[in-house]
Amino acid sequence: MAGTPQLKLPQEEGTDALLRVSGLKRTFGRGAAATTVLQGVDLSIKAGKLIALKGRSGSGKTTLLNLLAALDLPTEGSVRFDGQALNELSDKARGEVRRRRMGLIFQSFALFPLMSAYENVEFAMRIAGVPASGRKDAAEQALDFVGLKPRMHHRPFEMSGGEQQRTAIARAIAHKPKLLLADEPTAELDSRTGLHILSVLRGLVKEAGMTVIMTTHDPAIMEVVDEVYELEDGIIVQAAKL
Ligand SMILES: Nc1ncnc2c1ncn2[C@@H]1O[C@H](COP(=O)(O)OP(=O)(O)OP(=O)(O)O)[C@@H](O)[C@H]1O
Repeated sequence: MAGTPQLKLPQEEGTDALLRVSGLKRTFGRGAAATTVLQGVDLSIKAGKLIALKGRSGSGKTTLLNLLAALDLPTEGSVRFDGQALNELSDKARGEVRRRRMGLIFQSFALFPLMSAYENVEFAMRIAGVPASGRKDAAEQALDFVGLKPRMHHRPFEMSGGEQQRTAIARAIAHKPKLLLADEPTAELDSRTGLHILSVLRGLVKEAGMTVIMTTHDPAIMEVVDEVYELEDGIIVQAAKL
C-alpha cells in the first residue's frame, strides 16, 4: 500500500493518554425496565495504537464506541478525549469535536449511493469544516492512501464490498482525525478482503500516526492489533498487550 506522507499527523510532545475513560456507566430505560450495559469501564489509550474491543454479542461494545464517539452520553463517569471531558461540552461543541477530530466507520459503510467515492469523501470534509481550497487534494490523498484513486469516480453500486469499505475509510480519514472509531469494520467482508481492510487500518496507525479503535468478533483482527480489551458483564475483564 502506498502511504501518503501528507496524511501524517503532526507529532505532539507529551505522554498523556489520547483517550481516558473513567468509571463509565450506561443504563438504558428506567425503573423495572432499566438495563445497565456498562457497569464502570476504565480505559486509557495512548496515541498511535491499533486497539480491538471484543466481547460476546450484547456485551456493550457498540454502546461503548458510541460513548467514545460522543454520539451518546454516559449515565455516570466520563470520557476525556484529547484533553477535553466530552460530557462537560455543549451538544454543539461535542458535535464539533466528533466531526473535526474523530473519524467514524460503520459496518454497513453508510455511503451516499448517488455520490461517487470522491464526492462521498469531499462531502464529509465539507461537514467537518475543511475549507474548500484544501478539500480536493485531501480527498485525493485519502483515496490514494486506501488504494482507490483509480476508481474514485465510481459510485458505491459499481464497487465491491471491500472497495466500499475503503471509501468509507477514506471518508473517515480525509480531514486527518486523531482518532478513528470503527464498529466491526470487517463484518460484512470475506476474510481476504477483511485482511486488506486491516492492513489499511494498520497503515493509518503506522504511517499517519492515527489511533484506531474497533469493535470486532474477528479472530484475525486480534492478531494484528497492539492491544485487545474485552467487555464482559459491563466491565473490561481483559486487556492484553501483544
Ligand atoms: N438505545 C438502547 N435502548 C435500550 N437498550 C439498548 C440500547 N442500545 C443498546 N441496548 C442494549 O445494550 C446491550 C448492549 O448492546 P450493544 O449493541 O452495545 O452490544 P454489542 O456488544 O455491540 O453487541 P453486538 O456484538 O451484537 O453488536 C444490548 O442488550 C442492547 O439490547
